[in-house]
Amino acid sequence: MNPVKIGIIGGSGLYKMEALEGVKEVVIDTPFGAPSDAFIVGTLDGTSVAFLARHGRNHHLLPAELPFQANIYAMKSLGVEYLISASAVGSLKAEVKPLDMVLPDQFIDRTKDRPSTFFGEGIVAHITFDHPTCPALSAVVAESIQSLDLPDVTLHQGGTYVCMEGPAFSTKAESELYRSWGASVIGMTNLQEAKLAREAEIAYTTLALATDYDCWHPDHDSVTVEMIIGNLHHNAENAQKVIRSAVQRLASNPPESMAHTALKYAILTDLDKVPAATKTKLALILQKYL
Ligand SMILES: CSC[C@H]1O[C@H](OP(=O)(O)O)[C@H](O)[C@@H]1O
Ligand SMILES: Nc1ncnc2[nH]cnc12
Repeated sequence: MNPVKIGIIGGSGLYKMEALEGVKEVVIDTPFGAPSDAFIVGTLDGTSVAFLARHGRNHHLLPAELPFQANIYAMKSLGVEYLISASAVGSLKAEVKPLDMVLPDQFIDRTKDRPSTFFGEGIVAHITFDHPTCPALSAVVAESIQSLDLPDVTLHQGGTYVCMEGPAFSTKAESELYRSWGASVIGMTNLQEAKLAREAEIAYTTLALATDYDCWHPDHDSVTVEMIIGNLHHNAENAQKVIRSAVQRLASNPPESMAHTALKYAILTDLDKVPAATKTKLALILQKYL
């Protein structure tokens, strides 16, 4: 199969890309286990893309059960260099209204002990993660949103995504705490993806789609799944339009990304001393450096 340079991870509500043509289901096994589901590989307006439903197409995986390493490794094995994640989020700011889109440029990690690195077992690497999403890829997605006429949608460029453990939603005290930290949105899935994508030298961005005001807003009911579902359908339609436009832009003008060289100065271990089994396991990620 020819390399597929653009990957899409669909979150809650986005289980398929309607406009994909010539689709093939590709089942991928990885040294980190099985991904969330089969990959759907096809073309969007002539450009090859790989789509993965983050929680599985029947939404059967909890946020803490997601096989983040396998998902990102499998994207890398397909040849993915640019990865767009679409995610449902709660809003932590009055100005971020349900149906709005946010392109977060920071994360706060409130998860508990989820695997979030490919390294270990005899090889140590520390990636730089000060800017956890790729600014160049985020800019392409921002241009795409701006080029579309999406009624009732305001784009918020930048903002902090709190990645909580879940699956229960936050307490009011937690929600207020995150607001006091200046965070914009809250979700349960994107932090590990962003870290692993950076380790795999894949440019990553999050298209965060607001569904609710979590539980802090005095004039809105506290978040429920029912409330979220009410906005998911609309958000999924908008997300597909944005992603389609972004794919066209990426295909015609792929931007340089700092993510593509993220490992250059990150690996501390002398590669000659890395155990053979670890080298084999990580060959896909290390290939440029071996
Ligand atoms: C459906 S409500 C909570 C659920 O939605 C978000 O998922 P995703 O990021 O995959 O869109 C959130 O992180 C929770 O997992
Ligand atoms: N309020 C919320 N908290 C965590 N994840 C969410 N996903 C959508 N809304 C959310």
